Amino acid sequence: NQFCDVGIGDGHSTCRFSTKSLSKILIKGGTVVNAHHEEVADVYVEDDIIVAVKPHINVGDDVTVIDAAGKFVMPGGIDPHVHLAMDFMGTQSIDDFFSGQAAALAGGTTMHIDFVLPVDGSLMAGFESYEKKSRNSCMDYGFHMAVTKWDETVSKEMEIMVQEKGINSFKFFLAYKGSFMISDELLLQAFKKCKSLGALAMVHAENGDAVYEGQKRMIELGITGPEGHALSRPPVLEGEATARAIRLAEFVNTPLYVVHVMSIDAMEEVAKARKSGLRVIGETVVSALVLDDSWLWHPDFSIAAKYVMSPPIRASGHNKALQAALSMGVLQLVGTDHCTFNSTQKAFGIDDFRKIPNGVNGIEERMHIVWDTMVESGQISVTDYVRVTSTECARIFNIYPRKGAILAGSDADIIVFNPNSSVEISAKSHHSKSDTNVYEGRRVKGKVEVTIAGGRIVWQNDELKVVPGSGKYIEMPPFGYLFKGMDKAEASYLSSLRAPVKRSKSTT
Ligand SMILES: NC(=O)NCCC(=O)O
Ligand SMILES: [Zn+2]
Ligand SMILES: [Zn+2]
Repeated sequence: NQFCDVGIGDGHSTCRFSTKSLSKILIKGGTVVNAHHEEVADVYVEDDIIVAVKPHINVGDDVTVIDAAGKFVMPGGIDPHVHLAMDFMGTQSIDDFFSGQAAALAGGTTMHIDFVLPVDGSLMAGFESYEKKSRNSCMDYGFHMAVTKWDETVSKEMEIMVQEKGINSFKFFLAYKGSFMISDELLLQAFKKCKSLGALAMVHAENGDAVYEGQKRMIELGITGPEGHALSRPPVLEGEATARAIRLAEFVNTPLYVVHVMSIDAMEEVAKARKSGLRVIGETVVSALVLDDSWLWHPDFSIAAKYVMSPPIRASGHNKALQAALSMGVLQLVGTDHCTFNSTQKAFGIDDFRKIPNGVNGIEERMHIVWDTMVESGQISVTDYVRVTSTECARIFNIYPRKGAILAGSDADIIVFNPNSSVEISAKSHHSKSDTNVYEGRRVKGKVEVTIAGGRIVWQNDELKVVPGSGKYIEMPPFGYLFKGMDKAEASYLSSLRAPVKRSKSTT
């Protein structure tokens, strides 16, 4: 690996930069792009903060100057959906916080939000375990928290997570029967709690009971290979669960974030909800935008198994429809669901697709693939690119404009992007620990030439210079923009209720 890999706090370093040597940087003459605006300007950084954004900034000799003429200077990507070192399906996703984040930085992503899994149902134990897992972080990160059971302790722990631990979103799995899946009854209780805390409810929307049935059906038919994964959990099950979650969130009157929208069926439910004024966010992922399920029928198991993730990658046609939905604002942002397993781990399911660990890579590829697929093809503007890869995530999770913007006062998380260069994606050159890549051999137009994270140049000239332990945990406050005005909407709903009828007790 090209990045330095020293232990945390071990006092010495083979790294080129120590954690103290933050520098002054001037990025000169590029087109600075924010979600709302683009202009040719210089960007001046001191320590870990952007100090000024304006034309023709003059600086002294102690400043590192990066020439960005003809290039785009954009906020580093924020990946809203990542699973590093996730204990899942009898194994652990192979990228830990250090390797996954190093890969992210090489691809222009400077922050991610990971999903804390409870330990034996305990949110606190889960949080403590992720504090340990994330100690060697080399870029900034935040946490969502999964909720997999319900009782008074969990309810109390949700309060602690929001009020003391910097978490403002909770994820509920409507799939994975027998492990993470929760019932509608629990979902309703948890939605109510989210609403009262100003925390965003998130759902993995697939009907887990029906998936279980679909899996049994495939095994009975003798379909045990990776194609059985797609066949057992068709789009209709994603559409059903998406619709159900939206309706229950509407019933409780709390905003909802649907993670990894993979199908037309789910996307249309999000579209319908948004059209009727509901506060529903649709997140899609890179794999959904550009891959199709033909890979699952590949005769080589090790190739087919790479593509097993849930909800499954869909038949060709869904991807183009999701691209259109992203370009029209029906879907709001793009994550990755980066959850990688190497070929040995994927081979756990060689005789039974139900045992193939679910997950694909993407944290390093997202910024390049979204550019190539959406901007290079003319489907979205450069400003929209910034919105769907960075700013919208920062807004939703209430950390904008600290993150997701190139503005004076924002964190110095910046990329310099050359639209005239290109990149070929391969497991041979990527920075993930995985030995495979679902985008193997894909050549994409555009290249992240420089990544600055927390004021450090961490990627330049195809070289990573990252420091374990330098990434910060970003606390995310509750009551983000999706909650604004909800109390008024609630009051108007209550006042619209027709007065209950006063009935006298009948004597007959
Ligand atoms: N998506 C997937 O296949 N693996 C990660 C867990 C999840 O997000 O459902
Ligand atoms: Zn999921
Ligand atoms: Zn996920």
